Amino acid sequence: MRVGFILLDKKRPRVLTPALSAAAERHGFSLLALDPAADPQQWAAQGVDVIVHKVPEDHGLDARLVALQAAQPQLLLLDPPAAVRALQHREAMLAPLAGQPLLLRQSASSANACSQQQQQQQQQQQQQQQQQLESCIISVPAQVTLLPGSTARQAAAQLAAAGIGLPALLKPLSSMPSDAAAVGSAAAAAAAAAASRCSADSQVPNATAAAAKAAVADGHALGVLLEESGLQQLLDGAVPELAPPVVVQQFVPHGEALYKLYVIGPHIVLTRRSTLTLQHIQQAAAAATAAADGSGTDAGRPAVVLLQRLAAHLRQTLQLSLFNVDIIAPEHQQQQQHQQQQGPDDPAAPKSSSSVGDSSSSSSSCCRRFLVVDVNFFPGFDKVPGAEQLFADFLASLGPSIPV
Ligand SMILES: Nc1ncnc2c1ncn2[C@@H]1O[C@H](COP(=O)(O)OP(=O)(O)OP(=O)(O)O)[C@@H](O)[C@H]1O
Ligand SMILES: O=P(O)(O)O[C@H]1[C@H](OP(=O)(O)O)[C@@H](OP(=O)(O)O)[C@@H](O)[C@@H](O)[C@@H]1OP(=O)(O)O
Ligand SMILES: [Mg+2]
Repeated sequence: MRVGFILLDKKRPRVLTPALSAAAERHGFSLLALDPAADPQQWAAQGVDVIVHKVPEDHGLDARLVALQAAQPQLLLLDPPAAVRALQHREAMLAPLAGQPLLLRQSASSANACSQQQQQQQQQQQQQQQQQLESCIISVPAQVTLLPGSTARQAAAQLAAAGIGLPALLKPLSSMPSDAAAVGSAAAAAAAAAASRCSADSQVPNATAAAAKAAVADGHALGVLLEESGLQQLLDGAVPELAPPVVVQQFVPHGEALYKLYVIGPHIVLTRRSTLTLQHIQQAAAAATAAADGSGTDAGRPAVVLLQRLAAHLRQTLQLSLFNVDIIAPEHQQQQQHQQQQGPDDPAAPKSSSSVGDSSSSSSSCCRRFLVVDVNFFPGFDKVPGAEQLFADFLASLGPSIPV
C-alpha cells in the first residue's frame, strides 16, 4: 500500500516525520509526498492507494482529487474534500451538536440502576451520584453570524434573541480566511484593541502583542466583544479580519483548561492545554504568562468512554476521520439529577432555549456539561505523544499490506 500526502510545504515535514515513516514501515506500507499543483494523472502514476490532503485554500485541488477518484474508484481520500471544506465554516463545524445536544452515558448498567426497586435508598443515592459522574451532555456555545450590511441595532437584536451576553468572542465565519483578508490587518486590530470595546487578540493567552499580531495574520483571528457599543466598530470593519460575516459566540468561563480531543479514525487522544480565561479577555492585549503545556489539575477531564462516543458521533456526522475537537467544561455546573431515564447515547438531552447552541452554563441536567468550541481538520499530530503510531495503525487498517 502507498499513502500519498498533499500538503503545504510548511506542514509536510511535520507530517512525514521519521516516527511516522518508521511506524509505516513496521506495518509494511510506504509514504510519499505528492505535488499539490500536479494533475490527477501525475498522482495516479505514483501508484497511491490512499491520499491524505490538507491545503487550506482550494485552488482547484478538490476538483482534481474528485476527478482522480472517479477514474480510480478504489482510491481512498482522507478525507472527502467536500467534508473537509465544510469544516472551514464555523456554523457547519458545530452543526452536529448545535440543534440537539448530545447526552452520553458511560454504561447501560448505570442508566438502568435506578429502576431496580429492591435496592436500598442509600445504594440508589450512590448509584445516582455515580451516574452523574459517568454521564455528560455535550453541546456548543450559543452563536450567531452577523452578515455584511447588518446594522448595530439588528446585530444587538440577534444577540439578544440567541441569549448571548457579553463578553462574547468574535471569530471569522470561515476558519480559513484568505491571506488577503489578513494582510495589513494587525495595526487595525491593535487600534481596536486599544479602544477596549471590540478587541482582537491571539487565541492563546500567552501571546505577547507581537505574537498576537502574527497569529492574526496567520488567519486565526479571535476578537472579544466587551461592550455593545463595540458592535458598531465591528460592523464598520474596524477589525478587517473580523469583518462580517463574523460569528459572535458566547464566551463561557471554563477555568483554565482546554481539552483537545484528537480523532484518528477509531483512535482518540486527549490533551490538555492552557486556555483563554475571563481574566485574559479583560486584559485583552496584555501579555500573559500561562504555561503552553496546560499544566495544572486535571480533575475535569472527560471520561475516555464518553470521548470515544463523541468522536464516533462526529466522525459519522461530519464524515471525517482525521480531526481534533476543542472542548471546554463550563464553570458553575449544576449537578442536578435528570428527571428522565434515557438510554445510552440518547441525544434527547434538554434543548437549549437558543436555536443555535447553549447560551448559558446553568441549564438543568443530570450530569456534567462540556462545550465543543472548535473542530479542525487534520491538525498537527506530531505534537501529540503517540499520535503518529495511531495514525500509522489507522492507515494500515485501510488496506492490505503490500511489500514496499
Ligand atoms: N466560546 C468560548 N468560550 C470560552 N473560550 C473559548 C470559546 N471559544 C474559544 N475559546 C478559547 O479560544 C481559543 C481559540 O478559539 P478557537 O479554537 O475557536 O479558534 P481557532 O482560530 O479556530 O483556533 P485553532 O488554532 O484551534 O483552530 C480556544 O482554544 C479556547 O481556549
Ligand atoms: O500547526 P499546529 O500543530 O499548531 O496545528 C494547527 C493546525 O495547523 P497545521 O495544519 O498547519 O499544522 C491548524 O490548521 P489550520 O486551521 O491552520 O489549517 C488548526 O488545525 C489548529 O487547530 C492546529 O493546532 P492544534 O489544534 O493541533 O493545536
Ligand atoms: Mg480552528
